[in-house]
Amino acid sequence: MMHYPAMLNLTGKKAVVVGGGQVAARKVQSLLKANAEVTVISPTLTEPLRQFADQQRIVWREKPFEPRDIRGAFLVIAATNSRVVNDEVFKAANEYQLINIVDDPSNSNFIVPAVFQRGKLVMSISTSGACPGLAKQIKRDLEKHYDDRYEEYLSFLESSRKEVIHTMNDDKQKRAMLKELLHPRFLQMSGIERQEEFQQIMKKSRGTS
Ligand SMILES: C[C@@]1(CC(=O)O)c2cc3[nH]c(cc4nc(cc5[nH]c(cc(n2)[C@H]1CCC(=O)O)[C@@](C)(CC(=O)O)[C@@H]5CCC(=O)O)C(CC(=O)O)=C4CCC(=O)O)c(CCC(=O)O)c3CC(=O)O
Ligand SMILES: NC(=O)C1=CN([C@@H]2O[C@H](COP(=O)(O)OP(=O)(O)OC[C@H]3O[C@@H](n4cnc5c(N)ncnc54)[C@H](O)[C@@H]3O)[C@@H](O)[C@H]2O)C=CC1
Repeated sequence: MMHYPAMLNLTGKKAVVVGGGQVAARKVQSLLKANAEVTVISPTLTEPLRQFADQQRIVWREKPFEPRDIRGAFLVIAATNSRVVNDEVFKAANEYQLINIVDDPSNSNFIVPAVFQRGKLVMSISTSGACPGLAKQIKRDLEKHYDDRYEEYLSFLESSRKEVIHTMNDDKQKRAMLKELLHPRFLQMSGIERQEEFQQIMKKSRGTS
């Protein structure tokens, strides 16, 4: 069985994380990046979570878990250090909730991959739970290859792709131009050089139509 890879839009969605330790902090960080509305249920919080609570970026309910805590949540993560409590969270979830139990992949309906981002480029690596440490290691390797340049490069590709799609009529020419945009020379260039080269090839292509 392979999991179904997907990119969730969590903007404004209610996410509840049970537990306030290191693992919970990592999951909360990525939920906040995705604009989720995060509530943490835990008698204690580690430092990064405490800061999020102080800055009111999360709601902290300072108490042990009870089943009603996850009512109405779109996404639930059970991240306590107690198998018994994590299992209680699993049992309290309904079949429509997305649920991740950090120490029990077989009872989770989603698992979290290792992720890094370069602007709109998101790389996520999963071992389907077989060895999360390998996912992390591969992420580190890929981070070196897909370095900071990719943020601006992708932003250039996004805007020039739009220009091609909106200004060129001939389908064959459009496809050729979109293919040309992916030529590796564009990655190597500075922002100004990219623009000049792009305008030049657009002009040339229009001239041949
Ligand atoms: C199934 C899954 C469920 C889920 O959490 O979604 C899961 C489960 C478990 N992890 C365990 C251990 C470790 N997990 C990490 C690290 C990460 N774990 C992550 C995801 C996942 N972990 C999901 C599968 C992902 C996949 O393979 O695709 C990452 C990628 C993402 C994230 O957590 O954000 C993040 C790297 C983030 C990054 O840096 O990029 C490390 C290394 C470290 O911390 O440095 C260790 C110690 C080394 C080791 O044990 O291998 C244990 C045993 C716990 C125990 O000992 O009791 C279980 C339970 C079990 O295996 O049954
Ligand atoms: N999936 C993953 O990525 C990984 C999972 N793990 C698993 O995650 C578990 C948690 O790890 P850490 O965050 O390092 O533990 P931790 O000990 O730092 O934190 C545990 C947290 O759970 C809270 N907690 C305990 N009982 C609770 C209850 N009844 N209700 C609400 N909160 C409660 C504690 O107050 C504490 O904040 C580990 O026991 C391990 O099995 C460990 C490493 C990676």
